[in-house]
Amino acid sequence: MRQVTVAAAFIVDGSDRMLACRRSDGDQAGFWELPGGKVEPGETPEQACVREVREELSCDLESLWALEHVEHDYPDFHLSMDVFCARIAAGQEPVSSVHDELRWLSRDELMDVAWLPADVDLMRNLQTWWGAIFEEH
Ligand SMILES: Nc1nc2c([nH]c(=O)n2[C@H]2C[C@H](O)[C@@H](COP(=O)(O)OP(=O)(O)OP(=O)(O)O)O2)c(=O)[nH]1
Repeated sequence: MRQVTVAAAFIVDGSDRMLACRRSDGDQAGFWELPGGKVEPGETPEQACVREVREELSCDLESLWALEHVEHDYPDFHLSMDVFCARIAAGQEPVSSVHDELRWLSRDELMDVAWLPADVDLMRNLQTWWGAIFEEH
């Protein structure tokens, strides 16, 4: 099966919320995801995460740390995804060029959006660890 290696960002703010992004086109339009994309040859997952967020949201990430790793079988490919926790650089605001909606979600709101299939268990786990994630940051 085709392998797709992705790096994505769990972006947090100072009010214990995270940034969810709704895909605007392709097969997975309407589903919510973490900003990110495919890791290119010669790039580390962390570098890919920073590059993709810059491309998609026109902002820089700071204080990245490795949060989770996801393996998921889609019908037509296998996804391996590294998820980094990060903040947006001071003074910057995300504006997406590839999503049709962005939402900052609190712990209680986390499962209110339709996450991509690979993200559902991840989000349930992160909801459980919420306090620790925000403390660590
Ligand atoms: N960015 C991102 N992709 C995810 C998540 N969950 C999930 O299943 N995926 C899947 C959706 C896509 O099939 C794949 C990422 O591909 P993509 O299309 O966003 O990557 P890319 O920006 O490099 O796209 P392209 O240049 O190939 O068009 O990973 C997630 O939370 N964030």
